[in-house]
Amino acid sequence: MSAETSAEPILDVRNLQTAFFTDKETIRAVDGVSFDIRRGETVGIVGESGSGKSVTARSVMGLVDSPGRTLQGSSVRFNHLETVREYASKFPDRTVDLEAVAADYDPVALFDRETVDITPAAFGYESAADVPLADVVAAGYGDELGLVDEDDCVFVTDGNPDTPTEIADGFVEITRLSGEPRRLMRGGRIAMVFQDPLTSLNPVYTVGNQIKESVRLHQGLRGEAATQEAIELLEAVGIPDARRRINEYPHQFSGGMRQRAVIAMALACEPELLICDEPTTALDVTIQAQILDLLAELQAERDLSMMFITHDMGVIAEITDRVNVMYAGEIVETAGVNELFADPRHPYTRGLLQSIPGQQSGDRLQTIEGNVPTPNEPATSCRFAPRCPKAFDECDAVHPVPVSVEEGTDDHTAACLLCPGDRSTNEAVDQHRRRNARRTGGDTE
Ligand SMILES: Nc1ncnc2c1ncn2[C@@H]1O[C@H](COP(=O)(O)OP(=O)(O)OP(=O)(O)O)[C@@H](O)[C@H]1O
Ligand code: NI
Repeated sequence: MSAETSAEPILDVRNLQTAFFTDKETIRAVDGVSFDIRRGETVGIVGESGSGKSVTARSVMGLVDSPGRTLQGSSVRFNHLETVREYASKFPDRTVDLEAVAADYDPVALFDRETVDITPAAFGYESAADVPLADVVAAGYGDELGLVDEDDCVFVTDGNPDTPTEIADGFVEITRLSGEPRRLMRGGRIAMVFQDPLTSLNPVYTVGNQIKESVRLHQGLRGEAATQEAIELLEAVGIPDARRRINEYPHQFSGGMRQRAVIAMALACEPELLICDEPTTALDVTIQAQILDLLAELQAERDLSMMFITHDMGVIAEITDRVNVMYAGEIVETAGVNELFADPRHPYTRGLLQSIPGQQSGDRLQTIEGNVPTPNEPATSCRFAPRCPKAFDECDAVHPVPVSVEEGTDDHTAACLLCPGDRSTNEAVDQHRRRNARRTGGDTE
């Protein structure tokens, strides 16, 4: 594989919004989150309890239950050619040739329509003419514009969908999946490991039978071949005496061994992307370190892409390549892991780093005072301001959007009115204000 293709994200999350609609209130658990994961890369999501990490993961898996819903305007693209080809051949009725649709696509007329209340800036573009068709259909606006059907979810951008093997480019839009295509994605191309292994293991079946079931479903193996594969998977995750232990039940395994078994089950799906939601939080420190080592090893061996969720900056340092810091439904800082630790820019990130044991100068563990607020309303200010040591008047009046921390450094962004740091505060605040105005259509500049 060329360096070029490996730099392309396998997962591209854009403007993800997932809300829970209860009788009492609307909880904007994930409120406009964008990030990506490249092939073979481990991307962290870190933040305190209630910041929206798990809901982000569940949204990516299409696992959000009522009263929760991922909103229109959200997009989660799975950019994996093999999957696009497989889906195009299995679900031709749900596959769209975007090159053909593009012939009828006039972005300027589209944004001029009265029924369309979104702006090009919502897609990150200055003018309507620049907004690609793929973005419009991925974000779920293609149906009402008559460009695609409601259940279309496989979008081919290069090649003919009628001969799937010749498709050269395209994506599956995860937020549009349902039924069989969704089942194949979840626990197939994308596998998940949760904090509590017992949520993934059934107590009444042996560990071996559960792994074999996964092997049967995803690799089509049966009988002795499935048993052999299950044993090899248990050995791959470091379970000693695997041939005997496949006949044991989950309660006969220790906590660490159970989590290893869950990881083996995830691997049985031969996933491209592994989502780990606090997989080591419930384990004691030594076991935690072993599981992290195991995941890092498997990731490198199998060229897995990994999304790793934790509230622990120490774990982030150990396992991730890039990090997204989440607060109250938003990503407030994104950077490569070394850069983030060497030069954190958001006051929230600094607070999290100071709360790592052994990182502070005094003898008391510093914590950020207060709690994560529940985001109920669209943000019109900085949600961290009430707890922020650097807050100033404008923080209560302007919603900070992610911007480069210095002019031109795209791979390190922060959503803080003090950024970009090489501008005067007034200039920086103006930049955030203008970007907000454009998004909501108040100022087209
Ligand atoms: N089923 C649900 N119904 C209503 N609100 C929910 C539901 N699930 C999550 N939420 C809310 O969404 C917000 C984000 O929750 P989430 O579980 O993603 O946080 P988290 O960052 O994973 O926290 P933790 O570290 O505790 O796991 C919280 O305010 C939570 O109360
Ligand atoms: Ni969580």
